[in-house]
Amino acid sequence: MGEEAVEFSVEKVAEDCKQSTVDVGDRTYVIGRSDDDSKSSIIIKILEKLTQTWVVPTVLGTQPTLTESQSAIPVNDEKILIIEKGVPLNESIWFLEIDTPFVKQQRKIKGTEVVSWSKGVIGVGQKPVVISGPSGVGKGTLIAKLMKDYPSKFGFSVSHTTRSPREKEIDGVHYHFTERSKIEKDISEGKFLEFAHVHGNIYGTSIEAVESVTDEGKRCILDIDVQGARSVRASSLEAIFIFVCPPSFEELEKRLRARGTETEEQIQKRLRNARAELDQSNSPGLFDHLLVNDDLETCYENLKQLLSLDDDQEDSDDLFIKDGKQTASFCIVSKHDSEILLQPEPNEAKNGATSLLALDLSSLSGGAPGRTRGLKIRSINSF
Ligand SMILES: Nc1ncnc2c1ncn2[C@@H]1O[C@H](COP(=O)(O)OP(=O)(O)OP(=O)(O)O)[C@@H](O)[C@H]1O
Ligand SMILES: Nc1nc2c(ncn2[C@@H]2O[C@H](COP(=O)(O)O)[C@@H](O)[C@H]2O)c(=O)[nH]1
Repeated sequence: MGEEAVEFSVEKVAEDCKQSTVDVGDRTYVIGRSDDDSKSSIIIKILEKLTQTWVVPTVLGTQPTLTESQSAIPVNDEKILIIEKGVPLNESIWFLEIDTPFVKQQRKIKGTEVVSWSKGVIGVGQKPVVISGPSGVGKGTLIAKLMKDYPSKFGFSVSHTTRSPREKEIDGVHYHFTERSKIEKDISEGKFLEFAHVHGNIYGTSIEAVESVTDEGKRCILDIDVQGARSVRASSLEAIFIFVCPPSFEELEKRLRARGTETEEQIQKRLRNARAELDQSNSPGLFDHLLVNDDLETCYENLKQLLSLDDDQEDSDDLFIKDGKQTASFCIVSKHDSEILLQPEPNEAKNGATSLLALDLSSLSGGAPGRTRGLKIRSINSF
């Protein structure tokens, strides 16, 4: 995988796939469907125009579901917009990240050319909530209450871990229990938003874990340690960060022992780590809110109050969702400043879909790598 000079001509590429070619600076990106293997996939090739050499990049992220063809246009030096033909609009918008901060970082790590797929999502969704705190402080208990009381409002980011399941823990619900070699491979392929070595095991949040919750229209809750919170802070994901403190160290130890899920050795390790985590809770710019979990009901009420205080984005999507739910298939016509003009596919026009749409890219927001949120759509008069 990765960067390599490939001997083929533009003519050969054209034979191999139904492709779009997009010029960005000194490069031409060829994006198309390869039909030459049984598991046909989207191929990306880059022509360095100055040297006339081809590069096959490492492609990160989940690629679009294959359709017959696509239309593509550069958004800026960082991204190419791709609209897949033959699928409803809200399923069809994709970005190929060619020089975003994430791609630059991955290029450095891998030492090869890298591009990354990112699905376009209409609207912004509510900011995810990161909850950290020492083991045994009651994070899981608070989150379980929230999920039980507001099942349609909140969704839990199911982490991956290499630790063994506890009694009553269900794979895919509490964690994705996984092998070390598998998670290490997935991390190296850029599938994780963050990961950390915690109490002797690897824990990590996959991009998909967060984005699948947000895609359902729910607010995502992450239960992760302080190292993970730091990584998320440094990522493009805009979130709220809450640290849960125990009323005292003695009470923390009591709760951890009473839970009865760890050996004495593991409890000692968790308590040592707890001291370090408590020390870091005041790191400047890390946590937005500290909550003391003394009386559970009081702490839960405070948590609820905190979350509703940050509801400024609630319902802000509704303005744009209606047009995004168009079932017709569209293709790109042109670009004017930050707006891309889309028109229905010819056969859709025959079916009565005559409205042009303007896709506004001016307020694309964070989102983890894997999703580009903040797209706005408006109808333009019939032509
Ligand atoms: N306010 C509270 N008062 C007394 N006990 C509590 C309180 N909150 C939680 N507990 C109890 O403390 C124990 C630890 O809680 P919990 O498992 O939710 O902690 P946690 O922070 O999620 O731990 P970990 O990080 O190890 O997953 C549980 O037995 C829980 O019932
Ligand atoms: N950095 C991350 N930390 C995580 C993640 N999932 C859970 N955790 C933290 O690990 C400890 C221990 O959890 P336990 O279930 O073994 O008791 C706790 O502090 C969690 O917050 C993750 O994806 N990333």
